[in-house]
Amino acid sequence: MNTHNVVAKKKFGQNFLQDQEVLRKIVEAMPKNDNKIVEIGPGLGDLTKFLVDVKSVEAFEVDTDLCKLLQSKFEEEINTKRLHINCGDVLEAWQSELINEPYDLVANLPYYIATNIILKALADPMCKNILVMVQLEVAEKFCANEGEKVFGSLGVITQSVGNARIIVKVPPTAFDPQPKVDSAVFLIQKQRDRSDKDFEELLRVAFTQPRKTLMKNLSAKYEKQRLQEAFNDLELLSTIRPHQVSTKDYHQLYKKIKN
Ligand SMILES: C[S@@+](CC[C@H](N)C(=O)[O-])C[C@H]1O[C@@H](n2cnc3c(N)ncnc32)[C@H](O)[C@@H]1O
Repeated sequence: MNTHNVVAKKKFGQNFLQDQEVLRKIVEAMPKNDNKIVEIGPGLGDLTKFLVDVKSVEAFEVDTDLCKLLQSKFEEEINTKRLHINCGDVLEAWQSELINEPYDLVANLPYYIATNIILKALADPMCKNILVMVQLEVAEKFCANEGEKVFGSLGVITQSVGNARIIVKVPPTAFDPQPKVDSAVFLIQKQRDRSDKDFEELLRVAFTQPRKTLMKNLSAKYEKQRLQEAFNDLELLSTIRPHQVSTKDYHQLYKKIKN
């Protein structure tokens, strides 16, 4: 039970962020621009309170009990149009664009759908920056660089549209109730739009068995002869592992073998 006397619902991934220092760091890390803020899962509104002070906010909250609480807590901000709350599942509301104007996603995400939400935001041309709290392990995958063990398809997809960095690591004690895992806030600054399902399919195949060679993984789907030529052109060794290949080389490889 937290300060609002609300019992957290596990099925909605509710871990409310109580640490004021972390909240302050999230707000400080927000990119300076005129974009609207989208907050997914405002919960009890602790982060929302900071966000509406800086910008207007479009919020999406699935829990109808919390929607009611937020509507009364933020009556003034709602009346003055600094805050709009959409009550329902954000994934159902999300077509290719979540809202029809440029926005930055700022949120302490529900962990059970965090990766899915970030991938949708990366592919959404209206989303310009992503500043979110997720499980530390997930943040590290999105922020990884070539050569690091955790560099995989999430790292390649992120680097294909911009750059990512961890802002702050957050222990379970910052939340109520406390999650079982460490968390981290990280920022993705998008520099270009790029979304290609066939490229993502190549990455899926490339990282099927991360410990095996890239050649072995890709051979399961692509023609060996063409792969060999592409590897030679790019001067990639046939013994190279998927995490050792740069994002640029993945795109080159894709160009050479897609037809
Ligand atoms: C980790 S809590 C964060 C709450 C609050 N922002 C904070 O920092 O304390 C995740 C929030 O996302 C909401 N949520 C879970 N699934 C959702 C969905 N599919 N669509 C919209 N909100 C969702 C939960 O109800 C909860 O309020």
